[in-house]
Amino acid sequence: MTETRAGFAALIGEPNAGKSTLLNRMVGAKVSIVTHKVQTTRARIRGIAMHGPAQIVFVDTPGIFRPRRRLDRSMVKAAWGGAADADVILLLVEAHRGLTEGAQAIIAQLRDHAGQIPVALVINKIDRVKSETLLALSQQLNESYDFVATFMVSAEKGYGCADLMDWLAGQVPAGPWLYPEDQVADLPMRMIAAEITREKLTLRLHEEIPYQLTVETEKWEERKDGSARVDQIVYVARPGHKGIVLGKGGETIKAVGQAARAELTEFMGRPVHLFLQVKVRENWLDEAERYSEMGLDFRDGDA
Ligand SMILES: Nc1nc2c(ncn2[C@@H]2O[C@H](COP(=O)(O)OP(=O)(O)OP(=O)(O)O)[C@@H](O)[C@H]2O)c(=O)[nH]1
Repeated sequence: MTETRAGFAALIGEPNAGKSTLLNRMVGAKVSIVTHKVQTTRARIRGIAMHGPAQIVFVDTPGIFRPRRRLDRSMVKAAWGGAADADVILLLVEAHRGLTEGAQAIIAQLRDHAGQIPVALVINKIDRVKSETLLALSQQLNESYDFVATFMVSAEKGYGCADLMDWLAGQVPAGPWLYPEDQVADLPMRMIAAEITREKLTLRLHEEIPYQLTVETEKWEERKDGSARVDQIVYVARPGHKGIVLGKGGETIKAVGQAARAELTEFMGRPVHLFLQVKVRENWLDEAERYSEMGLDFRDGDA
């Protein structure tokens, strides 16, 4: 019998680098939301990929940036917390943006946090650049940090992802699997459901508002007929935002609810009845409870 292997891989990169897309591609199930807006990933969502005898547990960390608010500081701390527990770290850089200031800042922080953990460079979105640009970028990045390996991928198109998986499977240590094979994500369903609704709100609302709201699943009720009733609250930070989220005659929230319900039903493979309520909670950005709902530690945000 082949020996099993298992371990953690942390994805680190600037917001929008494509971490969620890469995670979804490798895990093969939609566990982390993808939108065009930056900083959509708040919780430390894990996806699990099976690759031959190896099980790779991905930690999809929030984008790392310069923190200002308490929430931002919590996110940065959570990102590095995920990396420090990992067997391997993948640094994602966007091919068309190159060695940005943000990427340089992450590399500088890697020197302090990675310790003995091997870090591989993953240049993503190679579908957007020419090969000459790519080689020059790879060289430049490898001069700035001692990466154990370099991969050039397109998470969206799937290029290079199989090679990366082969490599990861060899990197995780020999040992028993950490999760049952058929389990794709250890993120509680309540949180996935909240993320799905937040994604739909993000797609419908513009500019600042998506960053100033949060969604929580209040109640999850299994029904005898196999369906589930899910009650969620959308917390907004300002009274003025409530009307915007509701829309004229409630049409925005209704459309959001319909889209979220359809996706949740597809994800679960059974009917879901979704009920949304919008509440103003001016201080939600500073409340500890809201943080644990997102899988973050409130204290990490202390300056
Ligand atoms: N052209 C191209 N676009 C990509 C690729 N991978 C991801 N994208 C796009 O880049 C955007 C950001 O991708 P995400 O996966 O949400 O990025 P992320 O790093 O998880 O972002 P945060 O959650 O904000 O940290 C989305 O619009 C993706 O469709 C790729 O290989 N090629």
